[in-house]
Amino acid sequence: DTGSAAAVPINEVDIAYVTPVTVGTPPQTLMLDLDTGSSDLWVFSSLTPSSQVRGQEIYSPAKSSTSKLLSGHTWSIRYGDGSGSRGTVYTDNFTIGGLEVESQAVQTAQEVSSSFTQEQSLDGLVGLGFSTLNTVRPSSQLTFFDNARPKLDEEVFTADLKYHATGSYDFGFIDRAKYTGNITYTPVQQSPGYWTHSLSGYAVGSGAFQSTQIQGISDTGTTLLYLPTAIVTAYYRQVQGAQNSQYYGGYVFPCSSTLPTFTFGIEGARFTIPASYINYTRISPTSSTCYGGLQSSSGLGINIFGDVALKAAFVVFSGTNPPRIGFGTK
Ligand SMILES: CSC[C@H](NC(=O)[C@H](Cc1ccccc1)OC(=O)N1CCC(N)CC1)C(=O)N[C@@H](CC1CCCCC1)[C@@H](O)COc1ccncc1
Repeated sequence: DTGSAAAVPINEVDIAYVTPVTVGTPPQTLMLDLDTGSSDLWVFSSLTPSSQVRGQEIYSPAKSSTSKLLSGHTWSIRYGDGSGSRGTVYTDNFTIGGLEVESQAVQTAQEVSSSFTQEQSLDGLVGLGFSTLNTVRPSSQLTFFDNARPKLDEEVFTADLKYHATGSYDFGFIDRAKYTGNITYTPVQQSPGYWTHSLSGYAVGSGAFQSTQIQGISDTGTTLLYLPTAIVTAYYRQVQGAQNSQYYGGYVFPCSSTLPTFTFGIEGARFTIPASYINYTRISPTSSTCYGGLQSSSGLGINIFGDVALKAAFVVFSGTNPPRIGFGTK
């Protein structure tokens, strides 16, 4: 089997992408954020206090003839940006792009943090990290990809995220029409549960490529690209008026600045992020100061290859044994 679904930016600066999914019988449609940086599938639900729901679609297990309570099971998750949620667990039929998993663990939120309440176009997440990261207790649950694996034509899913446009996620096949040339693969170290791999180096603008191993995680649920401070300072040294602002919590620069491109390596292949992707957003609608899409990872303890980097390539997440990740030019 295979599946294919849209990845729709939720705002004008691609802060996140959501994908239509269906839960239950008859199908209830929700827009979820497919996130390779976590492994919980959770949704706004009929159990979420109405004071915490603001425009989101909800899943009501009571309205589904195939829902089953996973009694005694709970979950609680905290994300890198401090947001979080917690609740109980049902199993139910779950489909993405025509690919169905029966009795998928669907984690129903009983509490969500304010940043989720404020994000009305995001009805929850589909974790596509390794199932070892799943927070359901007493027994952890499998991700949609792990459940779908046995029926997939190929043990892969792919991300084709786009700049200010709708892209796609495919399951079970690699769509040759979505990239040119060959996919370059590199090994994934699946501990502690992220898609962890190395870049083979980087270049700022037309500068020389610096060959250096940079370990990090490819994370569709993270908006920006977070790299070591030395690389980030080398980048913004090329930007007139750039500064690392304590106030804004990162590098900002005059919106009129000319930004260099940023190139990263996967083994011998090279992928160039256009300057427009790195001119991420105005710090406020009327400001002439802009916030960078490349920021330092020093506060995170981990380098994160988020959407700013991933949308510059066609990415293959391969669940083969051993797992690997592939990048193609598009
Ligand atoms: C550097 S991990 C920060 C990262 N969260 C972001 O990237 C959020 C995404 C967001 C924010 C608001 C609305 C919609 C989306 O966006 C920003 O934080 N920013 C964008 C806007 C910009 N102005 C400021 C910075 C993050 O926790 N991702 C997790 C998934 C994410 C959680 C929030 C909702 C959307 C999905 C996940 O993959 C990684 O979990 C961890 C990573 C490392 N250890 C622990 C957890």
